[in-house]
Amino acid sequence: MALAGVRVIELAGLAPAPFCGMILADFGARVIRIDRTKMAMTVDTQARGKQSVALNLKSPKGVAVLKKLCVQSDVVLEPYRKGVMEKMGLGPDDLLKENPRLIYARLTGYGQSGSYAKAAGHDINYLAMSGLLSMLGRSSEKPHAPMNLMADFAGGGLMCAFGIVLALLERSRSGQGQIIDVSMVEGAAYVGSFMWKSRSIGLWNHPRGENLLDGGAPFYDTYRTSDGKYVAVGAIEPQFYQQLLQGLDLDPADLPSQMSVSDWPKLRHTFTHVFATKTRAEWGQIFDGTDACVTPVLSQDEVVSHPHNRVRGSFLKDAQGEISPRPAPVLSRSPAEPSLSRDPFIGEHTHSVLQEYGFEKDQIEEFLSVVYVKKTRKKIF
Ligand SMILES: C[C@H](CCC[C@H](C)C(=O)SCCNC(=O)CCNC(=O)[C@H](O)C(C)(C)COP(=O)(O)OP(=O)(O)OC[C@H]1O[C@@H](n2cnc3c(N)ncnc32)[C@H](O)[C@@H]1OP(=O)(O)O)[C@H]1CC[C@H]2[C@@H]3[C@H](O)C[C@@H]4C[C@H](O)CC[C@]4(C)[C@H]3C[C@H](O)[C@]12C
Repeated sequence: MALAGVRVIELAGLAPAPFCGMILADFGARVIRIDRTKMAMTVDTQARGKQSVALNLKSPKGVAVLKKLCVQSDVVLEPYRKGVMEKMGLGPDDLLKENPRLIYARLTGYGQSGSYAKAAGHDINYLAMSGLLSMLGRSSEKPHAPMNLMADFAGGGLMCAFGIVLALLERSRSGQGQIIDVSMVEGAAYVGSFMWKSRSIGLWNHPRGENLLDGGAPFYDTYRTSDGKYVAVGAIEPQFYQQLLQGLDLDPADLPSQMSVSDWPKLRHTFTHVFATKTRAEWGQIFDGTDACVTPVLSQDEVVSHPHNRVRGSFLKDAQGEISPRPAPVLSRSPAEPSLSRDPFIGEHTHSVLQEYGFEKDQIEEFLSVVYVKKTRKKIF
């Protein structure tokens, strides 16, 4: 796999860093997650392929062990507030001094500088600061965050994984490691560059929810079908829009022009009425195989069995029977091979990892006082 041989120390975080660690593990890196010794249960639901070492970083010995693991690794991935690692003597200056090849990834909400750098926050806060949240939501409604997708994952974990791969590639030429400062505000905004770069063509001139791609256009929206399900319509180009009208059995001569913005509410009313006359499956029989850009809105449970996704194997089932997306993208010669085994228990690999990293038996025994908790995840809510 592309990242085979890369050794990563992931300090246990909430969601973005665990996602980054999972991506690296899926593509072959050896990811060792450093857990707290007092955690009964991990919140890392993205732990496939990782190992877990439990260390008390409030103890100097625990810090010393972590330092030795870090300086013998390629990547350190830390998800803490600015300054926490420095407080433990594990900041970039400390670790890069001992291992100049180390790639030190710092995944935070606001980055390592700026007045918010030490402030707590979560995805919605970072998305708000990125400028994108102000553009998300239905017309005349308040801004609405798309779950914690944009900052935690797109602009956070995935952006951090991208930065780590860039730094690994650069190190293959320079032999030098470096620090990666991942700000989820900036990562989310960067993912949304199109929203800034396309202002000049007027794509976002109207208020939230009234533009072509944010729910304003009736030919770029979702519609409820007679069985209470939904279809998604993305017929932007005129040639695809014509096929949409054909499938809906609507005569263009009876309708306003596609790009008549003032008529979009009327057009949406017509589409809403027509889509409500058939089931989602019936619309699928009409539109599948056409370029009308109409697709079923599939639930998390339906995606795995949809013929298109099934043929590609787009979703996998692990040894516990849990369905989740397969890694993306698919590399032709060195594809990801995600682990299908159960997630690690907290501290499960403390002994084997410390032994492998050259710790003496008595040192290891000391850290084995932590009996790892054989607990998988339980429902929180
Ligand atoms: C996980 C589910 C999804 C959450 C997603 C959410 C929407 C997000 O946006 S996550 C992104 C959060 N932001 C960042 O990651 C940016 C960078 N990080 C930070 O800014 C901060 O870490 C922080 C704000 C996130 C947290 O600050 P905090 O003060 O807690 O910590 P830090 O300042 O970073 O310092 C870390 C301290 O910890 C010490 N440490 C670290 N490792 C060790 C160790 N091995 N041993 C000892 N000590 C260690 C370190 O030294 C630092 O100490 P100091 O402070 O002294 O320096 C979650 C969605 C719902 C959640 C559940 C729900 O809330 C109910 C339960 C609540 C309960 O309290 C916890 C369990 C829950 C089930 C909870 C579980 C999950 O959180 C959820 C499922």
